[in-house]
Amino acid sequence: CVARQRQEKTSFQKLLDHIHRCLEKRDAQQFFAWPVTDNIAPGYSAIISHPMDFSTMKQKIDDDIYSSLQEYIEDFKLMCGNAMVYNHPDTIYFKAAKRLLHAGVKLTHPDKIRPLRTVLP
Ligand SMILES: COc1ccc(C(=O)NC2CCC2)cc1-c1cc(C(C)=O)n2cccnc12
Repeated sequence: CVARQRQEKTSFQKLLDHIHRCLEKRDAQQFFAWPVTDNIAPGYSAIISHPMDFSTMKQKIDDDIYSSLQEYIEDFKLMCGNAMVYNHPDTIYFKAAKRLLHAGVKLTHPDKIRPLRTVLP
């Protein structure tokens, strides 16, 4: 097989990496770090048709799958939304997802992103 060349990251990928690191920091308990499995969340795969988590999003950044910031934000909102569908509102996961979603929307507001586009190499 052809060894995968490690590509130099584009400035857009570096921007996404920066945003991703900021969002991951808001998930201190790492509830969103890895895919949710059926054994920790009974029936999860039957209820959530499009699972998403930070590790999958990171892989998509590294594989240069995202062609816009909007696409990345869509996956972030999907991840938070899934947690607010599967988990009851009075659970720690629903509450963590709601907090994370609000933090993410604020952090990815154009007024916050615009300055980054100039300073990130
Ligand atoms: C990668 O997912 C997880 C990883 C670790 C933990 C975890 O440490 N849970 C302990 C806190 C009380 C048990 C929970 C989760 C977890 C995330 C979720 C989400 C995001 O729905 N979840 C739902 C039901 C049960 N567990 C979880």
